[in-house]
Amino acid sequence: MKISVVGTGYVGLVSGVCFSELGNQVICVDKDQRKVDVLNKLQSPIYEPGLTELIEKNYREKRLEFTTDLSYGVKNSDIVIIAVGTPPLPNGEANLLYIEQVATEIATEMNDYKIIMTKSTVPVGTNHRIKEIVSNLTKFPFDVVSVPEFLREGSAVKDTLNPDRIVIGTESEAAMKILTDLHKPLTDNIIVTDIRSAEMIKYASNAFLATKISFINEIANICDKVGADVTKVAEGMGYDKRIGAAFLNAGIGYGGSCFPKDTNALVQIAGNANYDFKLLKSVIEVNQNQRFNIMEKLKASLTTLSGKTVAVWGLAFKPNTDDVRDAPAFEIISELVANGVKVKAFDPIAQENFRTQFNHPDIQWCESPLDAAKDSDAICLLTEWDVFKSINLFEVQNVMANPVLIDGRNVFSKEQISLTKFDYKSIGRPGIKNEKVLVKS
Ligand SMILES: NC(=O)c1ccc[n+]([C@@H]2O[C@H](COP(=O)([O-])OP(=O)(O)OC[C@H]3O[C@@H](n4cnc5c(N)ncnc54)[C@H](O)[C@@H]3O)[C@@H](O)[C@H]2O)c1
Ligand SMILES: O=c1ccn([C@@H]2O[C@H](COP(=O)(O)OP(=O)(O)O[C@H]3O[C@H](CO)[C@@H](O)[C@H](O)[C@H]3O)[C@@H](O)[C@H]2O)c(=O)[nH]1
Repeated sequence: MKISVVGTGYVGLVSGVCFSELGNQVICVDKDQRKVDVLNKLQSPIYEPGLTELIEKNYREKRLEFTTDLSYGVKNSDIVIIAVGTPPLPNGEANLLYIEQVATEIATEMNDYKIIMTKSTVPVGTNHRIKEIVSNLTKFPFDVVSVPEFLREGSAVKDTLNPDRIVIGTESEAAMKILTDLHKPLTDNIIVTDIRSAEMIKYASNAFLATKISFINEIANICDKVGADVTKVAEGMGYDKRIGAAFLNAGIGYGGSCFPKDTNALVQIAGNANYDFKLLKSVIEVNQNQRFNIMEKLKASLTTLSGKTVAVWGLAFKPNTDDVRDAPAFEIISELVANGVKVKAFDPIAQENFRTQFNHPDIQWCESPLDAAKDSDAICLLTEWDVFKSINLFEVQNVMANPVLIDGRNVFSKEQISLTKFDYKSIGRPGIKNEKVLVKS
């Protein structure tokens, strides 16, 4: 099939590349000339495992093009995918400016029947708004279909090629058949529904996953007080098929460009319909507080923060991505600096992105985890990158001024910690510690 994708960010680029990998003819359109230039050099503007290889392969096999020319993309495709951002407005509602702009641009460039397929996460009713915009501007026939995206950053290619399900929200039998054929090579689990339900499935899924995370984080906080181990609790819960083991990793809470934005947007969607979504409001509040749990643990170990040096391991909101949107590291580092701490920061991939958005004279940018740990009074681990998981903790403790390790992602095991000198604190695992702690405050 002939497809164009408008918006080549984390979603649009991965979708476009994966559709070309399935044998479709794909034109990726972005208004950002810099991104398109990078792509035309067969490089990826984002870090996503496996993506660069697929870009190169499908470009060379002439199934994939990159352009800033939306008219070219629309005119040479049967399916136009909208994958532009829907960032939050100050009140938490989704900003639909980019969606409306793209709908207008698509409408003015149409030359034949098109399926307009929305992958961006949009509030209920938005696809009907797109339909209204387009129908006011074109005489050509078209259908608007909601196909929400469920990929995760860091495993986006894998998730796109092996989705748990595809949701197709449509009012058109013809569009449903075409889009079912398009997605059939990916999965048999295709759910066809009305447009409003498809839009809601996306928000409800993200809100439910965020709820699981805040739930387990509250259980972890109680575990800390009563001497239980949250990882054992999660394991024991997870074997119950009705609960499931996924998304029960306690830590410093969720970040990223989706959960914080989409939970707030759903609270607004509910509010606009005169419904007070109390549960989700609590989920958001718990998540916000959880980011500072690590500060309390750090204060308990160091007594005073002012004048101390703290290594921060991990800046991305999760491993295997360069994305720092709404990463907990922003608020945690701000709080450290505000308390008079000198920060030594290291992230294997996201460091440059983070630094361009947040620089401060009290932050020293480091070249390795060991470099960050050197002469530090404590380490705060914020992202569970493999490079931290596999580090030699004996080497680390020997270069530190004071062996304090606050593990915000429960990375290290009892076995790894027990033989070290670390004053070790994690989230909801009070029993994992070294009995012979040597702390200088
Ligand atoms: N990032 C994720 O993991 C993820 C997963 C599922 C759904 N989503 C949703 O998908 C949407 C896109 O998210 P993203 O993370 O890919 O965003 P992004 O910011 O990475 O990418 C959006 C792209 O759209 C481009 N763009 C904006 N207006 C344009 C226009 N008029 N013409 C051409 N290009 C234009 C921007 O230049 C940018 O490159 C959002 O609604 C998001 O909520 C994101
Ligand atoms: O048990 C867990 C699982 C995740 N997280 C955190 O939750 C955040 C989000 O992680 P993840 O969901 O893996 O990454 P995203 O790329 O944000 O993906 C989510 O958001 C996307 C955008 O809507 C959806 O498409 C995906 O289905 C949904 O998982 C990260 O900060 C994680 O550290 C936890 O704290 N504990």
